[in-house]
Amino acid sequence: SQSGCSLFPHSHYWIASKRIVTPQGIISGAVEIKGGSIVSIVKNKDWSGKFKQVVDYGNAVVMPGLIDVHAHLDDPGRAEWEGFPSGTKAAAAGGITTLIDMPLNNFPSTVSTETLKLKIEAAEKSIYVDVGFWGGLVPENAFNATALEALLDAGVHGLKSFMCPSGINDFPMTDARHIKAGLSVLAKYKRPLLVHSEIQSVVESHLETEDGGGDPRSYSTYLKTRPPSWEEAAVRELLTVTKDTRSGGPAEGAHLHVVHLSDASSSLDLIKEAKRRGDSITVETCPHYLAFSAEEIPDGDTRFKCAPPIRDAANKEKLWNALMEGDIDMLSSDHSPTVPELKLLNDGNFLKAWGGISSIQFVLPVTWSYGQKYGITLEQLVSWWSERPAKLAGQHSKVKFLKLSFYICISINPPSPFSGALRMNNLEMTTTLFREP
Ligand SMILES: NC(=O)N[C@H]1NC(=O)NC1=O
Ligand SMILES: [Zn+2]
Ligand SMILES: [Zn+2]
Repeated sequence: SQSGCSLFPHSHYWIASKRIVTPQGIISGAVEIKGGSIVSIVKNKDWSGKFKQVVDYGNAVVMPGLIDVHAHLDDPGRAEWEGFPSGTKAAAAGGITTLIDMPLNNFPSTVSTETLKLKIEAAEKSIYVDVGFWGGLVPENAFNATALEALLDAGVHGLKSFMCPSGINDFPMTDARHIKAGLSVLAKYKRPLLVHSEIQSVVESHLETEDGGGDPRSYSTYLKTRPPSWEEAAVRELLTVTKDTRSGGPAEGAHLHVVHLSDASSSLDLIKEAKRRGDSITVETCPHYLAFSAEEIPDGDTRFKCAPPIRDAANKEKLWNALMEGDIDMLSSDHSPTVPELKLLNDGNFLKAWGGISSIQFVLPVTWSYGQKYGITLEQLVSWWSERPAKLAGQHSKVKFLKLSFYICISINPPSPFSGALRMNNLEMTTTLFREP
């Protein structure tokens, strides 16, 4: 609902930089803004000196804003965990300009047109970036095509489901039958199903008891309760239905997106094979899996607890390689905060603490800083964090370059006077948002 640019009183102006990330590579030039919209990108030689109303960022990077397709803002119902005002301010501070909100952790969960309405009402009070919503696919609505269509007609970008207990009572898990039914409805709308892909195996489930088979303050105890085989089992099951999404298949048009992959071995191999066979499937991972490793997590530090868990350093290396190779399509935050008391920071009990990492403000500096070792480029950042997420969420107008509704500037030199700063490796980052109505 907010419009206009906060920086400049003019309706027609240029944002100049020596490094503007475009689909044609990095150029020196200026982005022309007119009436709140980006209308052209001009190269240096074509514009210098000609125009008066210029914000010159010098060597600072001008690039598309990040689109986070996986964040849990817990409003309404659990706004004390994270509300729209704080969550979207943190997103803006971190360079995220569009956030697609997950259907659970708020109460009631977003699984119907009625509950979506409550979500929208909560968001309307105060948001600082563009916000969209995923709807929940749960056993209660999975076989009710009319209800799912109503939810999709009401504007959710797609659906989300869990293949294991979600930790939220009114968001029960789905199995392959529910997912197959969901995909057949999504096919009509050409929208995706996002799946939390872990299946609790019976053999190992005894480990997730009170003592977890070891010291509950030790991260390795928790790690053993959710082995990679859980992810592998879920992906295997999913692939029995994603074949429907192939060209000519009964769910052609639908798409399946595996959220927050942690296992870079068998689970990823299965996804790669499915892609080769023509299934419509993509996969994301998150900065916490790329930055941390199990060996480094201190005893009792439940801030690191998430599901699937952060695995060992060798796995982390494989995740980076898969991202660089294009086998992992994109990144998301899986920002899933709660109140400090439920993180049990004093007890440090990994088995009982809330699983979820609070990270939305830091995903860009984390990706950039930890990616230095692998030589990541600004173009890759844009692909993982803006272009591919935009496609997944059906934000086609944000993919087309001239219509990108936000740009952010990362200042490499002394922080610009315009906004707050985050520290990245060797860089001082400031983000400034330019927004189109
Ligand atoms: N309910 C919820 O947010 N769960 C998330 N937390 C986490 O660590 N993994 C998830 O899927
Ligand atoms: Zn999840
Ligand atoms: Zn999540």
